[in-house]
Amino acid sequence: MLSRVARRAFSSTVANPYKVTVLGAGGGIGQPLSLLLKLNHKVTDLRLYDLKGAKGVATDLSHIPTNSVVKGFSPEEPDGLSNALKDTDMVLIPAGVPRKPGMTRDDLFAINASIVHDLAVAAAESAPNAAILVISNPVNSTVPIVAQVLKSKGVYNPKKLFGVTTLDSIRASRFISEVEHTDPTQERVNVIGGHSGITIIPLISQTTHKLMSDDKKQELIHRIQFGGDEVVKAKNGAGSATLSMAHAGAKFANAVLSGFKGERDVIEPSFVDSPLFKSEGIDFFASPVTLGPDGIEKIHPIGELSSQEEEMLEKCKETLKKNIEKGVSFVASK
Ligand SMILES: NC(=O)C1=CN([C@@H]2O[C@H](COP(=O)(O)OP(=O)(O)OC[C@H]3O[C@@H](n4cnc5c(N)ncnc54)[C@H](O)[C@@H]3O)[C@@H](O)[C@H]2O)C=CC1
Ligand SMILES: O=C([O-])CC(=O)C(=O)O
Repeated sequence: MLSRVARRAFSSTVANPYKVTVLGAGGGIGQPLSLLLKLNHKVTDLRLYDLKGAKGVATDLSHIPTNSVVKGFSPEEPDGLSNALKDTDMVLIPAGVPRKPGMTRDDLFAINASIVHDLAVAAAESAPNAAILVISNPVNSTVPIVAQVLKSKGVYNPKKLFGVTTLDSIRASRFISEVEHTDPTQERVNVIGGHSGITIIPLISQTTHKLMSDDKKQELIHRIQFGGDEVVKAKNGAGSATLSMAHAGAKFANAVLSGFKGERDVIEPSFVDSPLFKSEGIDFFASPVTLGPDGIEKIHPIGELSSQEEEMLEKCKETLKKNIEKGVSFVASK
């Protein structure tokens, strides 16, 4: 006879049988992200892959008494990457180099485009039905790279490809609460556009703080857009946001799994293949999406914008278009 606790654990295993793979699991984001996924009861099979260190991280996490089995994979073993990916439900990609002071996210393209491209090829071959969550920068270009790879392999499902922009939203909640002296856990700010500088558009006019003074608002918007720089500067050459990003990545991954499970009204922002500005040649755009059993169920419209936000949107679109084209051309040139 099973105890009540054992019964609960068993039933949660059976009800939530999700396999999740982290590519880049040995890195600054990968390690805490893997820890948070180990603590997520929706995950039963956690596979960690990295060029180095994934086996150690997996063994370490495997001692935590949650329901998931954790396994590490390395490129040294035959089929390490494909075994990490085989039939997985979700792939998170934080593999790649982070910024150093003075660099833009676009400066990372030269190295990260190839890394993300090759991992996307492997995911297309070994996990064609998985949701793919791209963390590696520059997200505005790496997401289109993954889309092009999946298209070339005939397995592209736009409902299951996500650029993770959750960090922009959580920063917005935190920073607005610091200005307005409110509870950050209760703040919701829609952040739309992309994931770099001026492509990040926090819609303050849609919050309850729309009457904030112009100076205060300007400062707040700038801080949200360039929050990443704050961390890069403070880490002084040792990388960019890892812990807040791990939290953001785990939050978004949990939302996708909640959608898979059939939970209702699961809404998170993400940079996705979006109809919102396709007529203007912009195929990807971040806005809130409802997540469901098949991935994206609904892409929400951006709602009403202030005239200042309209101006920001126009500037965002110019940059975003170039960033997306860069990713698409990269795959075409391969
Ligand atoms: N989307 C977002 O909001 C954010 C994105 N990032 C981005 O995430 C990426 C990772 O950042 P960190 O974890 O701080 O870097 P890191 O350098 O600490 O870790 C990256 C890991 O990727 C691994 N890696 C490199 N090539 C690989 C490959 N081909 N296959 C498997 N693993 C590979 C490395 O061995 C390393 O362990 C960067 O591109 C960074 O800009 C960072 C913060 C926020
Ligand atoms: O700033 C960076 O390079 C890392 C990142 O994307 C962020 O912290 O938002």
